[in-house]
This record gives sequence, C-alpha cells and structure tokens, in this order.
Amino acid sequence: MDARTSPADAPAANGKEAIIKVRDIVVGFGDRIVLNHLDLDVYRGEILGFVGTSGGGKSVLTRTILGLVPKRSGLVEVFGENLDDLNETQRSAVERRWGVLFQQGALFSSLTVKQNIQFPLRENLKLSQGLMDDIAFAKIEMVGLKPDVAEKLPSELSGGMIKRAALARSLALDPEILFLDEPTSGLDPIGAGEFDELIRTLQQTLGLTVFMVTHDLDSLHTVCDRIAALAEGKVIAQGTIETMMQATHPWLRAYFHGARARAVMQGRG
Ligand SMILES: Nc1ncnc2c1ncn2[C@@H]1O[C@H](COP(=O)(O)OP(=O)(O)OP(=O)(O)O)[C@@H](O)[C@H]1O
Repeated sequence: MDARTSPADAPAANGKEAIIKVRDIVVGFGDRIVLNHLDLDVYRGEILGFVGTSGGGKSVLTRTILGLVPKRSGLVEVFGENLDDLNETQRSAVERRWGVLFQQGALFSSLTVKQNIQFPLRENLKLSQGLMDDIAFAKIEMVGLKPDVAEKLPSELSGGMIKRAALARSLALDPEILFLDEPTSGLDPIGAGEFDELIRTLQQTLGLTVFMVTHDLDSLHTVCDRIAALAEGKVIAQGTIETMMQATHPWLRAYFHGARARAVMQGRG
C-alpha cells in the first residue's frame, strides 16, 4: 500500500463496498483498555455475526460505532463518512440511515406498539397521522405480527412479540444498516430460529446490511454470511463459518468445537 494512503482509503481487497469501516480504534474506561487498535469492515448487503469472549467488548464496539461511547483514537466511517467530521445536522442524517435493536430497553413501556414505531417518525419527519399509521401497520406486518398488536402495550406481549415489535420500530425509518445486539437472547430455540429467519428475509427483501452481536451458534450457522471474532481487544479472526471452524485460536476452538457447538452440529444432521 502507498505509504500516504490510510487503510480507510484503500478499497476492500475483495472488491466489496465497506459500508462500515473501523480503523485502529482504541476504547477504554479508566485504566481498562477494552478495544485495542481494532480494525473491522462490514460489507454492504451482508449479515455479519460478531462473536467474542464474554465482557470482551462486543457491545462497546457497537456503541462506539453508533457514537454512544467515546473512543480514544482511531476512525469510524459509515456510508463513507468519517463520523468525527460531521456536524449535528449531518450526524442526524447518518443516524436516520441505521436502525438499532438493543438487547434491553427495547420499547417504551408506556407507549403502545404503534406509538413506539411512530416515535422515530415523529422525531425525524413531519408526516400526517394517517401516513404514520400506515407506516406503523406496514412495519408490524413486515415483522410477522398481527395488526391488533398495534394498540397493545409491551406488558401485554410475549418476549418474542416484544422483539418483533422492537424490530419494527428499528425499521421505522427504512434503514440501510441494522444493528442487532444479541437479538435471540431470551427466546426459546423455536422462537430464536423464527427470528433468525425473519432477519434473513428482511435482509434479502430490503437489501439491509446487518451487524449482529450474538452468542447464538445456530444464528451463526443459519443466517450469517460472515463472522468476526473479538478477543483481547481485537478482531482475531473473520470469515465464513467454515473459516471460523478451522481457526486455531484457543477461544475459537473452544467456542466452535465445544460441547454446545457439537450439539448444534448434531442437530443440523
Ligand atoms: N460505560 C462503561 N463504563 C465502564 N466500563 C464499561 C462500560 N461499558 C462497558 N464497560 C466494560 O467494558 C467491557 C466490555 O463490555 P461489553 O458489554 O462490550 O462486553 P460484551 O462483549 O458485549 O459482553 P457480553 O457478551 O457479556 O454481553 C466490560 O468489562 C464492561 O464492564
């Protein structure tokens, strides 16, 4: 590489467009360095599964990309924009192009599902109530919920329905990128499998790019195009599930070949 060219300027080696580029970021809290000169690309149109040691910094990386955690150094580029260079208006415009489904605190408990989905619409756009209702019902249908869920409060829904409603809200502004933090945690295996299927369908029909933090080996096998693994503050391996299965790092071997992994593989026949 030309010495004057930063890694972020270089085209991806595989010719794909990196919709998210993370370069050399350092993030820490007090004396503890969590992300230590980490690099990562997420390519347009893929579902990237992000795995790693417990407490290793998967959520911290997600929150750093979203600008919710400050970094000490390094670069985060999304849609070709260095997020540090943006003023407030430009930043809001970028934020409207991504949707986020956090593990906890997914929905406002005092608002109905419809009101929850309309919340980002109200915050960002000036639309008539009729149009907002149409959008809310379209999103409810998109995530496989029945229309009568619209008027329900989160407390009236099952765990799986809450996840779907939260997903509907994260899709409210028709994002290009979806960030999912452990989307299937707390769901039974059937519910988790159905949710994975939904993510795959949405990704294909809407052309989404999905960045998914997960511990779920089933999800990694069934929906992820590529996997990146975090340990010791860095991405230690990335590639297809087959690549990860062949990786030699002790944590990866334990994760992809341990008892849980064997059970998943057996279940897959
Ligand atoms: N705001 C914060 N202040 C101080 N420490 C933090 C903060 N946020 C995260 N950490 C620490 O950073 C480390 C990484 O946390 P993070 O939640 O990203 O891990 P994770 O990989 O998502 O873990 P898990 O798989 O268990 O959810 C942890 O040691 C956590 O305690």
